Amino acid sequence: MQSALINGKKLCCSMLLKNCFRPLSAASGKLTNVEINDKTGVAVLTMNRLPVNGLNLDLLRDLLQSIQEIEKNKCRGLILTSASNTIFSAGLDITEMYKPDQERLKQFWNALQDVWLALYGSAVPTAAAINGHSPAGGCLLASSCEYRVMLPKYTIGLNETQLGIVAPKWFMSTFRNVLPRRIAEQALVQGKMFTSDEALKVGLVDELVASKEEALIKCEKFFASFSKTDPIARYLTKKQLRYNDMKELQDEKVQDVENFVSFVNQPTVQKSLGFYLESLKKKAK
Ligand SMILES: CCCCC/C=C\CCC/C=C/CC(=O)SCCNC(=O)CCNC(=O)[C@H](O)C(C)(C)COP(=O)(O)OP(=O)(O)OC[C@H]1O[C@@H](n2cnc3c(N)ncnc32)[C@H](O)[C@@H]1OP(=O)(O)O
Repeated sequence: MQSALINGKKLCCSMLLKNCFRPLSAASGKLTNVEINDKTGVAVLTMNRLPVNGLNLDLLRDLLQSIQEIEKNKCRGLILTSASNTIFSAGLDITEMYKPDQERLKQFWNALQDVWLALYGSAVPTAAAINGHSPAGGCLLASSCEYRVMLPKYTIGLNETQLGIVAPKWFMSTFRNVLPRRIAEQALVQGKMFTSDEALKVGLVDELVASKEEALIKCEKFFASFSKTDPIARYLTKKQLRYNDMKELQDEKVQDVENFVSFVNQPTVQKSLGFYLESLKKKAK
């Protein structure tokens, strides 16, 4: 009975996908794609830097432009997802941090700050359809949304300490906004990657579903739950709740870039990043 119901919705969704989605051309950069469902007003923002949606400067700039366009168009919701079938996002593109060009390194971190501020503080309701692995920066993006739906058998978490990296304060605040403090602290210090089941159990994600289509439907349902809520009151409430986290970064943006640049340039950090990149490449062979 339940699967018949789900199938019914699936059919509905693929019909919607075919008939109702139009691209938001201004927001569709090379590395992101935005489609708006004309019936519901919900925008699907798809990261499309394959194979792993590594967050490099170009993808971050496209993401920011897309989020801003979705806001300008007063969409009813923003669903963040991936064009890959197995990876939501591999997090920050480590090649941006390894033997970096110093000016680009600053722009890169600045772009990440801006994407986080835009997504975490978005006036449009946000949800993530996590259709693949979501380590580190990938987890940051998903956790910045208000609702998360994940597919089974993937992993998600802030694994920075496992890489010998310290997650910045605003990564940690984002996590703490989602998880009970003690669980957040344990996971952050361990650099824990949660399986989909574990993520559901601790509340890092809100629902598990079998397919991306179902994930999109669940995210749409989340937005529909606001149908009787005043949108301005909704946004102001969200803004108040997230105000301190955002203000902290806004006040320290320049210092935060400096901290990042100085941290990344340390010889020991460069060495670790080099080894890590090598290990990823070896694994791929
Ligand atoms: C006290 C003050 C402190 C201030 C500190 C300031 C800043 C420091 C904080 C910096 C924050 C960093 C957060 C991050 O996001 S770091 C990135 C963390 N990401 C990861 O650890 C993920 C690594 N990747 C994987 O685990 C896997 O690749 C996977 C995502 C699970 C996908 O696995 P699979 O499908 O098997 O694909 P491959 O592993 O074969 O990868 C394909 C291809 O992509 C390359 N690649 C993968 N991830 C990255 C990446 N993050 N960056 C760059 N490149 C990546 C991989 O090397 C393969 O490349 P080749 O095909 O060329 O071999």
